Amino acid sequence: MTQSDSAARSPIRLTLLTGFLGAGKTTLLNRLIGDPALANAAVVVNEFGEAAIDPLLIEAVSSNGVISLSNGCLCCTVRGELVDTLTELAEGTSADFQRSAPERVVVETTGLADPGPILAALISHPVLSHAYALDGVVTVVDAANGGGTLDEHEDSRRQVAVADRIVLTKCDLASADRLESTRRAVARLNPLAPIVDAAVIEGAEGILVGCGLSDALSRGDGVDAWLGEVGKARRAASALDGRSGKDDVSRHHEANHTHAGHDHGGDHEHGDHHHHEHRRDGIRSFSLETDRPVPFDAIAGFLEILSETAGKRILRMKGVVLLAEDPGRPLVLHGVQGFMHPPAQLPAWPGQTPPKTRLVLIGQGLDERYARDLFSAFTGGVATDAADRTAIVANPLAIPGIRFTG
Ligand SMILES: Nc1nc2c(ncn2[C@@H]2O[C@H](COP(=O)(O)OP(=O)(O)OP(=O)(O)O)[C@@H](O)[C@H]2O)c(=O)[nH]1
Repeated sequence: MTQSDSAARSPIRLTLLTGFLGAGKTTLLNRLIGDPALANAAVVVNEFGEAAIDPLLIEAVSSNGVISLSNGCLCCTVRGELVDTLTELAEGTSADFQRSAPERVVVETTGLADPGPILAALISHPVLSHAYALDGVVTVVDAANGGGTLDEHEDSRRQVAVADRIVLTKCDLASADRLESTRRAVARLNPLAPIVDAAVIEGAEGILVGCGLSDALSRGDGVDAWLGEVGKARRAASALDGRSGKDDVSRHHEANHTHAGHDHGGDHEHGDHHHHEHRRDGIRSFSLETDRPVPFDAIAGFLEILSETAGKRILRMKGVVLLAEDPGRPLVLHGVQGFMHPPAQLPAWPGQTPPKTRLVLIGQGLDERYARDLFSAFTGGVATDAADRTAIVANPLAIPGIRFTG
């Protein structure tokens, strides 16, 4: 199919699913992905960090095409991988989506993505703006943490401000007061978007489908404020270096971020371990891996101590664990801002060979060396029975300030 063929067809509806780290984006997508309204949808997932966990979780429940953009942050790769991926999908040439072009695409952003530049790129790109029609921006807000997250993280405020729909998750974990204050904070930022409790959502219609971004675009304040800001940055960057257009949207963004990870060229500095830092916030991510099957007690001990000593600095922790006791069924871990969700197990390892333990930590002011040493101490052959606990405490590499109790 040629570019003009794809432009002649009706545009592919695109939904941007955003929300802060751990708010519940993947959970919502997993619940809705089987809806007939999403039958011919492709899902594009971008994660902040090296180990792409979300595609595994979505693939486990869906036969839709799931495309993982793992080489960087969506807000930074907006003119690169995302544009290429969406172009291939529109032209029916995507190796990841075999059923010609999809009718719709859901893009799940990282929890740290500012949707403004993504929307700007989709709206202004010469091919994408014809091939795609933006259906909606759906922003997931964690009701248990929402107000605090919105106070502390500008990107989360931007995500709410540009939303066509706000989905409040974890209402079951929030007190009535907390729920009410989150609703008020959300409504202050975006008085127009309907706020829906995730627990009452029954289907994709009206949530991931038919949100009417065109309405949002025409309403003025929300989206236009962000696009105006992007436009200002573009003009300022153009004035500085004589470049213009979308490149400068991305350059502006890169000025606010540093990255180090896989060496895939481009503007970023890269090394063996993936480090991805949003300099503005001191937020960085890294992953911890081991091929060795890990006893449940060891991973539990690691998480217990990590959350005791650094819980407040962990914005997000998630991963899959190759359990020594049950190596065929990965243990899925989620932690958000010091809060660990009860672990769950998948029935099998979807598409990952050979299976191994991979944890992604996203933290603010989190000491990576400390976390790596702690992880090695628990998973690198040091067991967690009483005698070995003494060995860990006595180990000069181990962890200043750690005291075992009991
Ligand atoms: N109790 C409760 N837990 C929820 C709800 N929604 C999501 N969770 C849990 O919150 C954790 C994080 O959910 P995810 O769907 O992975 O969040 P996410 O926004 O995709 O996370 P990132 O991709 O890291 O940004 C998981 O343990 C979910 O089971 C909810 O409504 N209630």
